[in-house]
Amino acid sequence: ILGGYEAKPHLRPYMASLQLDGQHVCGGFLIAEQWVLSAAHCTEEMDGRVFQVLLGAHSLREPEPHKRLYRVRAQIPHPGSNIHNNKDDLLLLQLEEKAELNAHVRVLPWQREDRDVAADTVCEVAGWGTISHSGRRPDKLYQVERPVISRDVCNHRTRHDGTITEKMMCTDSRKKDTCKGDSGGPLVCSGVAEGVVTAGSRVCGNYKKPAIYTRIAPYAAWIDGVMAS
Ligand SMILES: NCc1cccc(NC(=O)c2cccc3[nH]c(C(N)=O)cc23)c1
Repeated sequence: ILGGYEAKPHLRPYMASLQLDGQHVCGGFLIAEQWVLSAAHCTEEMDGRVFQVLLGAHSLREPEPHKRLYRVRAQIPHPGSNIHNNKDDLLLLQLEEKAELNAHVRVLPWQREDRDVAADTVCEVAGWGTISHSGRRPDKLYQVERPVISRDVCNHRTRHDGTITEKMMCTDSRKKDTCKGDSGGPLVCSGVAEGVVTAGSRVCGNYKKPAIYTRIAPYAAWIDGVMAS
């Protein structure tokens, strides 16, 4: 998260850190007791390893009472996701067991109505992604508020030039933005997850490359289907 600030501990008890060999790789969030939603691109550098999912954390390193690392039983990328574009950039992770829910570990409601969030709506995004252009990685969860920008503005020739589909949304990226390691985290508008952070053009903090999110509502049937299987 660039241009943000340290989150209040455990006010986002749905946040997950997807880890490989004890290292934070991507964000994610709890959508059901045994299911975490993240981004398919996060699986690109796994070389056959599987994620572990850290829940209940504020600090990645320090011992905390409700912090717990869960093994992953299954990792299911959306069938339409691929490494060449941002389409269908969603990943469902089934935990080995149901997460123990408490004040620090909670499910986040997600949007099922397929309607665009109005431009200028201020939403919030959190993550353990890099907090400086030099790539400094935080130990604590950071967050930032960002206004939604319309698809037309985001698709302008000088921005993402027509690549933003109706299953994506954008927020302004001037100074305050998502960055490396924030992928997979939720864009939360009025307490509901509307989008999932995708790396897009990988650029951070440049107003000419707004942040891109996969909208969740268009994928409700897929998510329900996988969780029911
Ligand atoms: N503001 C939009 C946004 C949202 C989330 C992530 C990112 N930026 C990256 O993820 C990124 C950035 C730089 C080098 C990188 N190398 C790799 C990689 N997987 O090798 C990713 C990156 C950007």
